[in-house]
Amino acid sequence: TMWCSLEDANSVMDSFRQSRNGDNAIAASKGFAAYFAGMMQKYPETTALFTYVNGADVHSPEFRAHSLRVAIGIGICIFALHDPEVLTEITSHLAAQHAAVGGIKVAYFDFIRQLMRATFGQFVDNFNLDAWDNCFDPIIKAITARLD
Ligand code: HEM
Repeated sequence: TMWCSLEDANSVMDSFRQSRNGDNAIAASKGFAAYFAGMMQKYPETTALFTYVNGADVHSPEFRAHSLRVAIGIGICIFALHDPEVLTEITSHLAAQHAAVGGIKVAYFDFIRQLMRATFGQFVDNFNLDAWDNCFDPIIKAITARLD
């Protein structure tokens, strides 16, 4: 079964393409580092989860590399929306990876989800928030399925 309607999926893919600023990986790594910085401010206990990627300095190359992996990871999910079986595999793989870290809570994902929801439209013409919610909420739900 589909994760969201074809129309919504197309809208979300179009938005994500625009947000990448012509495939500007540097912008994506900075943008996502900023989302994580907001999360660490609200939930200071999360900083320690990012020890191996220098979470203490979100401007460091190590943390921006991490942030780019996350940004691209979201892109992988979004660009798999037309292929529901592949998206199921992608999200369950991400779910297992995050569960294995230990200490990651659904609330942290929900914070990032809400921050993206509130800010993503800035980078996109004609951002369709309903389409975004319809497609992205189930993706986050699937990735967090194995977290507390
Ligand atoms: C919004 C959706 C998210 C996606 C698509 C995502 C994706 C990823 C990816 C692709 C990796 C790298 C896996 C690897 O190559 O080993 C990763 C690592 C990680 N993620 Fe996420 N992530 C998301 C949200 C979050 C959130 C909200 C947290 C909150 C704590 C989090 C915590 C971590 C941690 C601790 C790591 C391991 C860092 C390391 O390499 O040491 N992620 N994530």
